[in-house]
Amino acid sequence: MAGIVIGVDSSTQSTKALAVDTATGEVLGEGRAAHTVTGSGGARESDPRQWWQALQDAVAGTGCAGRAEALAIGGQQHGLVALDADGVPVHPALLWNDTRSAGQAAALVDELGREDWARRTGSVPNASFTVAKWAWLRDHGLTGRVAAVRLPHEYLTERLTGRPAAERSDASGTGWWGEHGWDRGVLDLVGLDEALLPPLAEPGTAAGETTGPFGGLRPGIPVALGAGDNAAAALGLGLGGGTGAVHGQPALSLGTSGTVYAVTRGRPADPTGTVAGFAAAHGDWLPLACTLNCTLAVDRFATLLGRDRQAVEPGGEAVVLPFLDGERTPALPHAAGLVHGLRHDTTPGQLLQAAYDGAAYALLAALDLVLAAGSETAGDAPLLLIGGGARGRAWQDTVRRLSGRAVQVPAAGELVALGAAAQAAGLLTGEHPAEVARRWDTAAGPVLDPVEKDEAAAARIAAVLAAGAPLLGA
Ligand SMILES: Nc1ncnc2c1ncn2[C@@H]1O[C@H](COP(=O)(O)OP(=O)(O)O)[C@@H](O)[C@H]1O
Ligand SMILES: O=C(CO)[C@@H](O)[C@H](O)COP(=O)(O)O
Repeated sequence: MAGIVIGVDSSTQSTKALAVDTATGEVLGEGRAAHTVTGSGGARESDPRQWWQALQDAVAGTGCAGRAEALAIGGQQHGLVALDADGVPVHPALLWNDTRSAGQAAALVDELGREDWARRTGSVPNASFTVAKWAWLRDHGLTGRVAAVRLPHEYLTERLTGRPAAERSDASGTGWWGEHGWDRGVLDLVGLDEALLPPLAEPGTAAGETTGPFGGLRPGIPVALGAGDNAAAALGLGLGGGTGAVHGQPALSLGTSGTVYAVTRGRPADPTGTVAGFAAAHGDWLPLACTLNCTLAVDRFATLLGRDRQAVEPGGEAVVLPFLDGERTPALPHAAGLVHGLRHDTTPGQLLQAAYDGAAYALLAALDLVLAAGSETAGDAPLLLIGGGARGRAWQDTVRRLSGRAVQVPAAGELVALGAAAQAAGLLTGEHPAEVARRWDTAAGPVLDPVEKDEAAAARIAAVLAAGAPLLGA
């Protein structure tokens, strides 16, 4: 079973590619290329052609492209790639954290009602969902020349294979996918012709084969369907079905977005909208809550305070709600950051700690809702901590203190790319990708013991959130 597969994470800030030994899971090479995100106020856009170049650069950077036998891509969710008849973007992609579509999301929720959205699509759409972004493009007269609508990883996979293909994990973040396929009622509601969407493919099948020597890949190697980045990370952690299946163990990802999720057999349908009812990539479900302000917001506070990001100090009563980009959880798309409770003796290190607390609080508050939505918990299994922020001691300590849970930090750094690699390997071996990741032991890493939960800090944040509602645009 020897051979090499490549897994790609095309995320908000960069593309990362790993070349992985199919038999052992050893990472043989790594490539990376940065993305540019433009926009101020609520706007967040990227040119999809830049992702395509970054994909080729990152794949070439692994040093193993010519020996790869299969490849798959995990991509940032929700983004709207609108292409003309020649496959050229008619507009930069509207990203998951672009909040200009908040008004369209609210109008769509009013039209069908929260219960109906949750029942049909598993989720109540917010500004992140593709359906709200399409409505925003429509309302701004920008849909006229659109001949194809793609999600970020669909766009990239299609450029590799020349064939359009959609899959359930990322489709479930559009707002126009239901358990049994595209929801024609929702498509009619927003005036989107189903012919503009790629056909849905069955999990475990190939999207196609490479049609050129992209980034040094051999033409003709199979390309797996790919997945939304959170679903890919779940595969990369070995969460989900197959032999030795793992269901209900929570994971928390600290990156541009903060996410908390579990793979469950129960289909989530939360009418409050806090938990998105995503599909996992190969069957199962992925109840998930997501924040817009995570590592970038905390890093911004560190910069404002002139401190290293790890230079936190305990104590004090300051509360920071770091909603620099507006916020999705809680649903405050028009909010700005809020600092409360400053005293003469508040130190910069305490203020920085308060920013970490404010960013982690909403995710941890949503954790129980996530598990309840999927009707599954894996006993007292540790909380898996991943994403760039998981490398930071201050993040690890904050999550332990505000959750009161044991936390496991996988030694493997790039779980999305590893999950994509496991999917590519599964295409070759016939295994479930989560089973491949378990065989590779990708989640292995130190388990940090639980510490007493800091109920006082959580109560302070909850009180400021409630009292600050008018300032936060609630
Ligand atoms: N040691 C660290 N401590 C805290 N944050 C870190 C550390 N290393 C990286 N990061 C943060 O991780 C983020 C990138 O995480 P990543 O999961 O790669 O993001 P994304 O996939 O959303 O592009 C950066 O915003 C950076 O601030
Ligand atoms: O919107 C969501 C999930 O619903 C985000 O998690 C995006 O998928 C972006 O991911 P990163 O770039 O932060 O990894």
